[in-house]
Amino acid sequence: MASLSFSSSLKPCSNNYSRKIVTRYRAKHDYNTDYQSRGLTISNVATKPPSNVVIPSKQDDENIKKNVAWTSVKQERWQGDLLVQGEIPLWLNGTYLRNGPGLWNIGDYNFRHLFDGYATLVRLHFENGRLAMAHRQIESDAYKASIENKKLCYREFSEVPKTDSFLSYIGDIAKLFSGASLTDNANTGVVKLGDGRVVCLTETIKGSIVIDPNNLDTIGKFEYSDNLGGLIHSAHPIVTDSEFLTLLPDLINPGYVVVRMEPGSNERKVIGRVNCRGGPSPGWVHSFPATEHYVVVPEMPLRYCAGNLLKAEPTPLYKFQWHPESKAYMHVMCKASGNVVASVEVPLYVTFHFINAYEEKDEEGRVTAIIADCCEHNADTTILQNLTLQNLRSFSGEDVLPDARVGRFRIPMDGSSYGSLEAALDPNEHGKGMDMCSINPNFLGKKYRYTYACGAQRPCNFPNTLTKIDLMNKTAKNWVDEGSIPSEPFFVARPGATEEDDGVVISMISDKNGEGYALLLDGSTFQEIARAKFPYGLPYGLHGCWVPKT
Ligand SMILES: CC(=O)/C=C/C=C(C)/C=C/C1=C(C)CCCC1(C)C
Ligand SMILES: CC(/C=C/C=O)=C\C=C\C=O
Ligand SMILES: [Fe+2]
Repeated sequence: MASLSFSSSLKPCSNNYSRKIVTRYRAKHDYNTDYQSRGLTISNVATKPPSNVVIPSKQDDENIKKNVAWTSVKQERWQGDLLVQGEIPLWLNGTYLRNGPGLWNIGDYNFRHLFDGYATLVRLHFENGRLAMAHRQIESDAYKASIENKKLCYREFSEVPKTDSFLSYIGDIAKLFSGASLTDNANTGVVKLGDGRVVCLTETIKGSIVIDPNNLDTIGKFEYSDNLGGLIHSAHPIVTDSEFLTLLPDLINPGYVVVRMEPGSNERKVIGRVNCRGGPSPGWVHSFPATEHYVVVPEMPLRYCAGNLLKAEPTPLYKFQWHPESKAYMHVMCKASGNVVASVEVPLYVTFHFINAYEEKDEEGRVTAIIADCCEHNADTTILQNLTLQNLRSFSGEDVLPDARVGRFRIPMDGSSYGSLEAALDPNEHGKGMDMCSINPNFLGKKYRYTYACGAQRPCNFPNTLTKIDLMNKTAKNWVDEGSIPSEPFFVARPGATEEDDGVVISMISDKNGEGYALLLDGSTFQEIARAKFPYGLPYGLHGCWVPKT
C-alpha cells in the first residue's frame, strides 16, 4: 500500500519564536476577567488556561452581516453556563462535543474552502437540567505554526503554502510525499474510543489528536503504533465500545485496506484488502458503512488524483477527479475472514456521508443482500464547489443548493454483478437537499427506521433545516428557523428506551444576526424542548460525539 513514511524532522515552517497574544474581544460571560491584559505565548496556551488568543481578522468585520456560520470564531476559547429556555430532560447527563473548521483566516489571508478552516471544538455539558458551553481551538501543529509564522505552513484541504523558488518547490514535493507538509488540522470529527480516549480526526492520519473532553485541552497526537504507514484514512471511522474500524485508501496500488483497532490499543490490525475495479486511483472515502458482520467499501467515481495533489492552486474538484468511465462499485468484506464476499457495479454516485447499513435476511436467516444508505448528491460533484466560503457567504436568495436524496444501495449477496441505487423516499419530503446525518447509535449496522439530517427549505445555498426521516413510512418532519444554519442533528438515546426515536436531538444554530444557540428537539415528536443562547454566534461545525457521564 501507499506507505510513504512520515519524517518528523522535516518542518514546513520554522517556528522557533513565539508571539505575544493580544486580546481584542471579550465576551460578557468570559470566565476570567484578568486574562485580557495577559500576554501568553502560544506554547503556553494549552497549559495556562484561561487564555484568550486573538484571531486577528479583517474578515470578521467585513462579514458582520453575513451568517455567523461562515464567519471565523471570534476568540480562541470561552466557557460558561448558559441560560436555558424550556426544559432539559433530567436523564440527559453527559457531554456533547462537536468539531469543525471554525477559523478560516490567518490575519488578512482568507481561506477559500469550508474544509480548510482550523479546528474549533464546541462542548455542551448537560447535567441535572443545566447546560454549560465551551469552545476552544485545537492546538494542531498546523494551527500553531500559522499563528507563530503568520502564514500558512501546511497543506490544508485546498490551501497550499506558497513557495518562493524552484528549489523550495522541489523540497515541498518531497515534504508532500513524506507527509511532512500535510496538515494535522483535525477539523472534521471527534470520537470517543471504547477505552474513553477522545480523538479528533480529519482525513490525514497525522491529524488524529487526543483531547480532554472536560476542558478541551489538546493532549497530543494519537500515534498509531503499527507499521501500516500511509498518509490518509477515512475521516469517519466506525467507533463502538468494542472496536474502531477504518479504511486506508492505497494510492499506489489502487485499493483500500480495512483495519480494526481495539479499545486500549493504538495498533490497527488489517482485516483485509479490496482492490479497486475502476481506476486510476481509489475513490474518495470520506466515510463508509458497516453491518453487524460486514464492512462495506465504497468505490466512488470521484477519485483521489495524484496530479491534483501536486498543484498549488485549487482545481475545480480539489484533490479529486471525476471518472464516470471508471464506473462505481460497492464491495462487501466479511469482518471475521477479511474475504470480499460481494463486489457489484452500481449507478454512479457522489456522497460524503453514509448513514447506516444492515443485512437483509430470508426466512432461514441467510443474508440475501446488504442495504446501505447515504446522503447522495445525484452523482453531481458541484456540491464540492458549493462549499467554497465565497459561495456560502454570498447567499442572494437564489436557490443554488444542488439536489440531494437518501440514496439506498441494495447489494445482492448471491454473486450478482449489479447492485441498485434508489431514493429511499421522495426527496421533496426534505426539500431535495440533505446531508450531515445521524442515527440512534444502538441501531448501527442493524435494520433501522429513522435518520436525522440537515434538509433544505428552498431557496437556499446550504442545508438550512433539521429533518427527521422515517425510512419506513417514507416521510419527514422538518424544523426550520428562518435565515439560520443548523449543524448536524445528533441523536442521544434515553437510557432504557425501547423505541428507536426515544431520545433527544442536539444541534447548534448559527444565525444571520451573528447570534446562535444550542437546540434540543424531542427525538420522537421533533418538537423543540429547550434552547440556550450562546454569548455570541459560533461558526458552522461538522461532526460530534456523546460522552456519557460515568
Ligand atoms: C473537513 C472535511 O470534511 C475534510 C477535510 C479533508 C482534508 C483536510 C483533506 C486533506 C487532504 C490533503 C491535505 C492532501 C491529501 C488529500 C486529502 C486527504 C484530500
Ligand atoms: C458540510 C458537508 C460535508 C461535510 C463533511 O464532513 C456537506 C454538505 C452538503 C450539503 O448538502
Ligand atoms: Fe463528514
